[in-house]
Amino acid sequence: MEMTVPFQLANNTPLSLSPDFILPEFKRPILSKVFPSDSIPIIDLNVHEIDEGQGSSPLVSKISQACEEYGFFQIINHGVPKELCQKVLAVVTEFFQLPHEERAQYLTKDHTKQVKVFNYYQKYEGLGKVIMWSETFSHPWHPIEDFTHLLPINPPQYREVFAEYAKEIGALMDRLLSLISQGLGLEKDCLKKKIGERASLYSQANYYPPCPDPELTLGIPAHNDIVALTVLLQSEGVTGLQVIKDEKWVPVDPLPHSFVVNLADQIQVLSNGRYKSVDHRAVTNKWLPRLSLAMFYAPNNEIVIGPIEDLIDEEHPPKYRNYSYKEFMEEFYRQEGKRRRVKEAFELQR
Ligand SMILES: O=C(O)CCC(=O)C(=O)O
Ligand SMILES: [Fe+2]
Repeated sequence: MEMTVPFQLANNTPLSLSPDFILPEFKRPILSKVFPSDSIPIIDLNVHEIDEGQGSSPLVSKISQACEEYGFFQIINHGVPKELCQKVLAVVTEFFQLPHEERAQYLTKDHTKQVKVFNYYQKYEGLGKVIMWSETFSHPWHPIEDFTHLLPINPPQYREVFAEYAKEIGALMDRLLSLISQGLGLEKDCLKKKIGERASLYSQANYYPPCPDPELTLGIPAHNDIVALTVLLQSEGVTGLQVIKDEKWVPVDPLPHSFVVNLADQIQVLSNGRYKSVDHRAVTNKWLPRLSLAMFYAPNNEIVIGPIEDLIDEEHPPKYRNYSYKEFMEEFYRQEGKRRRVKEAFELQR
């Protein structure tokens, strides 16, 4: 029988089905109950938006509907070159395949560190800490010139490929924010302005080695993204992302040369709850390593977020109070290791 060598986490722990990695029974994914019955919308971006007033182009309506009903969609014909997507996936995969000692230089539990390798975990009462079946590498991506010197020198192409990718994603994010603003009936630049000129943009690469029994583990537990918007690139040929729709988990099969876009908490709050930041998770699989590369767009700490005034009226009273992103992040860190409910802490009582 073929023996596979377990993946060595950066902290020098072998990824194995030891008790540290096994979820309590009530938290396991029950993969046999996940059917590809429904999937998130697929939106073709290769259409010209007819500028005939706000929110009236078919593309804007499709995006708006996806944001209201799913909070998630896949985009195709998005304009980011295919070779570049393949290159960035390859170079980030290579990073995770470096000797663990080399990845260990980025290990930290310090939230203020900009470049970091870490492992997701959950704490369960009476059981302690369970580590997720993955490793994560995070760093800022804009303005990339300010951060390039902090990025890995190994693999040797990392800095160059990532810088090129970051530029493309920056342009795509701007277009998406404009379309989403129009979907809400707002000026094209409204969301971008609300999130702020000096936004906090950082990437999060998640590497999921094959797992001998995916029923016992999760790559990333159920969560919603706390930022404003996420653009996610995933390995082709292997599914891992699952999204909640009508209280059921729905797998998101990667389409060739596509991105997954999801609305995160700050847009849910800015839209006064009209657009949804939806729960999702990553499950593991037996056969292939999987990589996902999330590019996050978030406000910086000083920015005040709250429902946009134009979206509030008698029928739609504000659902959240205003807060600074710093306050939001403090609440996020307070809930470390738990199933987080961060924006709920800022809900207004009726
Ligand atoms: O691996 C995935 O597809 C999900 C990643 C994710 O949800 C995240 O990085 O926030
Ligand atoms: Fe996420």
